[in-house]
Amino acid sequence: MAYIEVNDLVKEYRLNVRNKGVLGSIKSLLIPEFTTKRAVDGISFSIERGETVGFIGPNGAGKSSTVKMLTGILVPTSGTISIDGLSPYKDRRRNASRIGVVFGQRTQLWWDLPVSDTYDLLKHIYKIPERLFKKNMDMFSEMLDLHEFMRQPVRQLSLGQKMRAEIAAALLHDPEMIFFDEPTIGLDVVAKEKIRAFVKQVNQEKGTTMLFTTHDMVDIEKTCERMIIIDGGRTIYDGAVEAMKDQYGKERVLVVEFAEYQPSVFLPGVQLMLEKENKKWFRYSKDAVQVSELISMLSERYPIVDLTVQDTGIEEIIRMIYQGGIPLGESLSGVC
Ligand SMILES: Nc1ncnc2c1ncn2[C@@H]1O[C@H](COP(=O)(O)OP(=O)(O)OP(=O)(O)O)[C@@H](O)[C@H]1O
Repeated sequence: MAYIEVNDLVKEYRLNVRNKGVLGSIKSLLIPEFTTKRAVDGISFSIERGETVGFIGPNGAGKSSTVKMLTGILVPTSGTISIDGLSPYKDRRRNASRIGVVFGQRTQLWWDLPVSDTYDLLKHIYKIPERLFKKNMDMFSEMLDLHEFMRQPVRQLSLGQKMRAEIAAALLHDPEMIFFDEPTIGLDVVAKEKIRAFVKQVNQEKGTTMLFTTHDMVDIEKTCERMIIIDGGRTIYDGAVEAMKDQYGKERVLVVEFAEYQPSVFLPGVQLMLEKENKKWFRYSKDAVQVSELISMLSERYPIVDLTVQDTGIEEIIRMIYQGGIPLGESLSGVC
């Protein structure tokens, strides 16, 4: 049995429908109407111990709802979750002692206390043995430069310092599993790199299982071996990050803005991915097609306003998937 097993997970929210205007509001109060929003629509996956998995999807895809169910904050409408044999919401206390959570937009640090006092409190809450506490404090202080701000109250820390303090706090009790929710949001490039390197080292040294929800694809590329992409509450890809890059890394995107709308443009060896008004996105393999030939063919046949060639880095690939430009089901082996 895998460390995490998620089967046919569903989360529905009951929404109160509010009518417009004063009369409408009174009516809503007297005769409440409800509608159901299915945020998670039958997701299944399993994660082995020590895996690093990116859990991504466009806004509103159902990521937070899924993570909240995995951490025991929300109860599923149906389906099952097992984390090392425990149900996160039924065995909430026992599960909480084995997991760590880092929210980029919220804090678990005591706002008015010095950072070191938060760690002392967590030591007591999690009953962390002195030796483990010292070992982890030494390791985290060295790698995250915690000594720079250990005695400062949390409210005085910069965003980058706070996130470093936050990650150390979440890992202090040596959790088996850690959930990162946008861990690098708002940070500069150097701070992001520091956190990614730290996370990777912790995974290698301690074998901590990690799940990331983030909109930063570099986070995924640098820290995760695997990614699960969800959209509309359903899984649309579950496979290796490298497989995704291998498949599309050789591909380029030619973006052409025509002077006027062109209903059909045929270019040999090139596939139309997207079109919006006068703009078209074409995909081609750089091994099979010479871009110089494409450009001369296009400029001979059509009046062109602008033209760019884009590499398909992971960021670009994911953007195209979200926009429906890459039909995953047809081309990727890891797809569900
Ligand atoms: N408490 C709630 N009550 C009603 N609807 C909700 C609730 N929480 C989330 N939703 C809805 O469920 C859907 C999925 O939301 P969720 O927050 O899980 O998505 P997400 O992938 O985390 O999005 P984002 O990337 O924007 O954070 C959205 O349509 C959202 O409006």
